[in-house]
Amino acid sequence: MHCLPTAIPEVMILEPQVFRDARGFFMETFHEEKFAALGLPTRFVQDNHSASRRGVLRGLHYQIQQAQGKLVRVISGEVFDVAVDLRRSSPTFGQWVGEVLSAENHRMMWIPAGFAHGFLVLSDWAEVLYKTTDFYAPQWERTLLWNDPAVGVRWLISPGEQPLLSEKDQRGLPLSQCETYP
Ligand SMILES: Cc1cn([C@H]2C[C@H](O)[C@@H](COP(=O)(O)OP(=O)(O)O[C@H]3O[C@@H](C)C(=O)[C@@H](O)[C@H]3O)O2)c(=O)[nH]c1=O
Repeated sequence: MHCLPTAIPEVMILEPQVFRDARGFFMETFHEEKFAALGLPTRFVQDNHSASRRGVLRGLHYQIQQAQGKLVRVISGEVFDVAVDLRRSSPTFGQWVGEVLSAENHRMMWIPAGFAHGFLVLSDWAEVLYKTTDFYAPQWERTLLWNDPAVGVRWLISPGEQPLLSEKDQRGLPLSQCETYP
């Protein structure tokens, strides 16, 4: 498992070693001892799987209590995966990182608790799997507005193109009105 830093030190890109042969490939996507050696959490309590069509944007989501660390990967298609730092005491508060995760590049993004998370689907269809360090708690769930200019995520979207959002995500709040972490 290679660990690549991002512009926000606590957010990491993980590249599993992929063993290819005539049958296809094999890779480890979670290994307790290797994760511990990399300083990553080893206790995950929920596995999630979502599928979305091209242009769908989910996010930017976070839970203000029961904050979830997320280990995200793509098993079909391609997404632009984004994390926004919502920790007020952090030198990178309000900053974002984005990375293309795809079934081809096998990359995973580790997003610690304290971040909002979302993704835009770049392929006709994409299936995203992610492990979380705490349970889904809808009463604590919040949505940071995907296109808040104060955050300025450069989504890989053509000018004039509108992503497909849930009603909840259309009602996301700008950072200035969001509850954030200490
Ligand atoms: C996230 C989640 C949703 N649900 C249900 C609630 C709802 O009826 C349905 C769809 O929920 P949502 O519209 O919130 O799904 P979605 O927009 O895919 O939400 C997810 O977005 C990505 C970006 C994340 O980071 C996740 O943590 C999660 O917030 O699934 C669960 O039962 N458990 C869960 O853990």
